[in-house]
Amino acid sequence: MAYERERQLAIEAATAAAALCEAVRRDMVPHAIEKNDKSPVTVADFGSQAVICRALAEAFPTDPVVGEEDASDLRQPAMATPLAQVTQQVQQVVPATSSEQVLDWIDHGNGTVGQRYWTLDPIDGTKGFLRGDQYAIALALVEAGDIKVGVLACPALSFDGGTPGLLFTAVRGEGTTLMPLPQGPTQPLRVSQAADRLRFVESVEASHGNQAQQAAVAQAVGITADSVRMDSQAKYGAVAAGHAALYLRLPSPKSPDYREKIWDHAAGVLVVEEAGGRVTDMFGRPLDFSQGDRLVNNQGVVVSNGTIHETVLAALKQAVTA
Ligand SMILES: Nc1ncnc2c1ncn2[C@@H]1O[C@H](COP(=O)(O)OS(=O)(=O)O)[C@@H](OP(=O)(O)O)[C@H]1O
Ligand SMILES: [Mg+2]
Ligand SMILES: [Mg+2]
Ligand SMILES: [Mg+2]
Repeated sequence: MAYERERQLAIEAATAAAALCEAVRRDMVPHAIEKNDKSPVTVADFGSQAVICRALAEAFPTDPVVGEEDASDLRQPAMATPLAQVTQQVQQVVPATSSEQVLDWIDHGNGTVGQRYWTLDPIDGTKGFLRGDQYAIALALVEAGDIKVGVLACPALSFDGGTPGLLFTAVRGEGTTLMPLPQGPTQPLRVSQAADRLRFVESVEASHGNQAQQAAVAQAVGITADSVRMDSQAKYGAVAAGHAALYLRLPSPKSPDYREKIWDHAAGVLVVEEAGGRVTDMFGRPLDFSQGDRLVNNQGVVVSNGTIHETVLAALKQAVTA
């Protein structure tokens, strides 16, 4: 199988990070640390990035990692308490680790986009994580702008009342699989074409999309049910598993020039594509992962079961020009 070492390593690292995140949520009631852009980060985001970057640095030392977080704030003297908490959490995975080592592992995620790189969102949906809702650990390998491996760990996700904790894995050309976390039987995953599964998913945070426009487009393609609102790339998982036919993320009127970050999408895109679905921007263009840490050549994201994609894009064109 192609990319077997990369796939295995990504699964192991994301599974360890998922356990760390769940331990933080269970044991210490995480609170938000505010970043410069006013968005939240927690002890678990830092711990997850440290654990995954350590694994990548050991197994693939020459591969750059483009991660969401960096350790510059944590290095400030005022952050001694959260740093000690992060170190304590990482020690559950890697015993006897020092705080210095943890900081260096986090900063291993300061790599830049090149011919081959990994991109990591240690907790996607931090607001969902803090609320007790959905979040995902998202890791992807990209070569020449093409996503080759994508792993999404969703510790709080379940379908049809199952036990929470699902891991999605995709390798380009080899399909998508679903596995319970932390381990269990693996099953192949396909998107659904069934008409009764015609649901759509969108973000919980209204400011991450355009909910009025999203509702209008969904209605135009015959989706009558209310949207399912879900944090993080778990939304890609819902489409890949056939629990939704569509995920819409249209530019928010509050931030029309926002360009999506690569780590918010790379793993999810491959998980959906390899399950038989389709992902483009709102104009039907493929997402371009070759330009840097943002999708500068794209606006909005449309994720579907494939069958309804062209109809959605046509409805979207109408909605935008109306
Ligand atoms: N204005 C705007 N538009 C679109 N996206 C934005 C915007 N601002 C932030 N972000 C990114 O949204 C990431 C979380 O997206 P979600 O779809 O999970 O949103 S939500 O959790 O339902 O609120 C979130 O990822 P995390 O920071 O990893 O949680 C952000 O990178
Ligand atoms: Mg964030
Ligand atoms: Mg994110
Ligand atoms: Mg994040």
